[in-house]
Amino acid sequence: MPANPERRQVRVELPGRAYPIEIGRGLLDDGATVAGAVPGRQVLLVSNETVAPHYLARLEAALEGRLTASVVLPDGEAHKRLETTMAVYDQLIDAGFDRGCTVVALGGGVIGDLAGFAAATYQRGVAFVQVPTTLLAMVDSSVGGKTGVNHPRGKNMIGAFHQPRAVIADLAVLDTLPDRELRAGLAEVIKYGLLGDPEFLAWLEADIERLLAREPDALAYAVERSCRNKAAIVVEDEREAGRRALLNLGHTFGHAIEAATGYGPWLHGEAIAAGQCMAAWMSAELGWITPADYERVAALFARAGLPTRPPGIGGAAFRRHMAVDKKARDGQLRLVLLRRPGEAVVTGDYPATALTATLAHFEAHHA
Ligand SMILES: NC(=O)c1ccc[n+]([C@@H]2O[C@H](COP(=O)([O-])OP(=O)(O)OC[C@H]3O[C@@H](n4cnc5c(N)ncnc54)[C@H](O)[C@@H]3O)[C@@H](O)[C@H]2O)c1
Ligand SMILES: O=C(O)C(=O)C[C@@H](O)[C@H](O)[C@H](O)COP(=O)(O)O
Ligand SMILES: [Zn+2]
Repeated sequence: MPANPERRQVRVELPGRAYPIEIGRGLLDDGATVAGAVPGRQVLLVSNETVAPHYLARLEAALEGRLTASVVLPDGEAHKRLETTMAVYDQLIDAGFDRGCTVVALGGGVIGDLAGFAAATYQRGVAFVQVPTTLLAMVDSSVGGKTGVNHPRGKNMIGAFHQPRAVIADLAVLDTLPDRELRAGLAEVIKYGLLGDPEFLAWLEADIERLLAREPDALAYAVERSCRNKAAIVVEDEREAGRRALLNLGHTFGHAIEAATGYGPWLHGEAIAAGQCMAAWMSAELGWITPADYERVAALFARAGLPTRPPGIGGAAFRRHMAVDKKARDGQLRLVLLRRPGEAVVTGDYPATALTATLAHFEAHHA
């Protein structure tokens, strides 16, 4: 039996900026892995009030010998905003940190996106390392360099592409993650299966209960496979000129849910689970997939304990919030839809009636 059977590495092979995603249990206590991943002498650790009491001291210990400072932010999606980012700049300036410093995000996707944006913009860009502590952040937000914050009227409206130097995914930190947050992460895991990895989709259909039970080898496999899927897309299309938009499956609907409900009651993963079911329903309405395919998709999200229908915000609110989606061009919404479970396309080429029917259906059949 190897000492750390879950240990694995995925590389994001961007030319000139390649970086590793280190996956394994106990990595936070592995000083060599942490120290090797974090460049520079000055290091700012960014976390939140929930995660910091569990893990901040261990990260500081692993970085012994560096000049470290830290900032602990309030918890929650509602704080992923420019005003909160100011606290990170304040701490960087108070600590006297220069362009050679590194910002380390210790938390879920909210901390990763916000700290990454601060790193992208402080003195026009400093080094950044991701230490994701949610399943969602391990499989998605820590990889690929999308950083940013929300605007009250639109999700991730302010941001920058800024790749991390490394990602350290210590699976042991998932031991303290609440079940609801674990399930939210599964929404992005299932996304990879649906958008382009039918074999992984079949594995998820067979083994979703093992993930819900947090079986270590199942979790390690799902994190690795998700990161491999994401890394391949990011390397091909870093700035979302085309194919990367596939990673937005369910997000045009999901982001509308998050914005319309004020970034709080619905977790990102929950919103995009319902959003993926809406995209699947619309794909069936278009005749691209069968009604049985739609049922298959919805059944998997239901088994993962995720919503398959949106909240009752109404079609008009959906349209208002979807109008600011970043994939729109010249007023035309582009959506990610399914050709089959395991293959998605990005398209603006669908009859308007299909979207109208989808919004009407889910206005009548909401959560
Ligand atoms: N940049 C990207 O490519 C990308 C991809 C997907 C999602 N996102 C963004 O990520 C955000 C969602 O991320 P999330 O789901 O990680 O939410 P989150 O960051 O809000 O974390 C979820 C909750 O879990 C807590 N938590 C985190 N780690 C914990 C741990 N180990 N133990 C106990 N509690 C812990 C947090 O404090 C928080 O309350 C959204 O803002 C979404 O837009 C970004
Ligand atoms: O990395 C990507 O590209 C994604 O779209 C991943 C999404 O899961 C993530 O929610 C991302 O933040 C969405 O970005 P946005 O550009 O649609 O705001
Ligand atoms: Zn997402």
